[in-house]
Amino acid sequence: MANTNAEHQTGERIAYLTRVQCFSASHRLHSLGLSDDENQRIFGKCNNPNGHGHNYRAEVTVRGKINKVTGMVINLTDLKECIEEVIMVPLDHKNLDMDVPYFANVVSTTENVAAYIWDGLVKILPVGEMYEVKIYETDKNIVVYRGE
Ligand SMILES: Nc1nc2c(c(=O)[nH]1)N=C([C@H](O)[C@H](O)COP(=O)(O)OP(=O)(O)OP(=O)(O)O)CN2
Ligand SMILES: [Zn+2]
Repeated sequence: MANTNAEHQTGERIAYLTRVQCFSASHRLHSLGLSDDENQRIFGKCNNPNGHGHNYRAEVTVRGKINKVTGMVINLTDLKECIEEVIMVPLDHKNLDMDVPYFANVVSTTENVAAYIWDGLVKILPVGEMYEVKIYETDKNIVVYRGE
């Protein structure tokens, strides 16, 4: 019978490695491109002027070859440092709209939070390794972003 083992065929294996990071932040959904009435109609309670908060959960997935010598796609110690720099330092215990310059004119939806984290990580991780950012804004509201 033919050997369908990936390593046998190509000499290498590809794996996906995910690191979970939780952070807390407040925000208000409000678009500078809309009137106050439109903001209220579209975003409803999430347009409350004084904001509201979430305990976000970020799942960062990298994809790559399992290094034959180290047995790793990426050293988790290095991935943790990248996540600290891109997620924890700028976002944790912050008001996204007021403390993070990126969100001064970008609505702080979960889609845009995921894109922000993607853009930050893709700059500092090895080329081609970033695979997916998944953000849980609540247990029920989840966004996946893959850089498309
Ligand atoms: N497309 C998006 N729509 C909405 C987003 C978003 O990020 N992307 N975000 C919000 C608000 O931030 C809001 O906080 C969501 O909270 P809520 O609806 O209260 O959360 P739940 O669904 O978990 O709560 P339920 O009370 O069970 O509905 C709104 N829209
Ligand atoms: Zn919210």
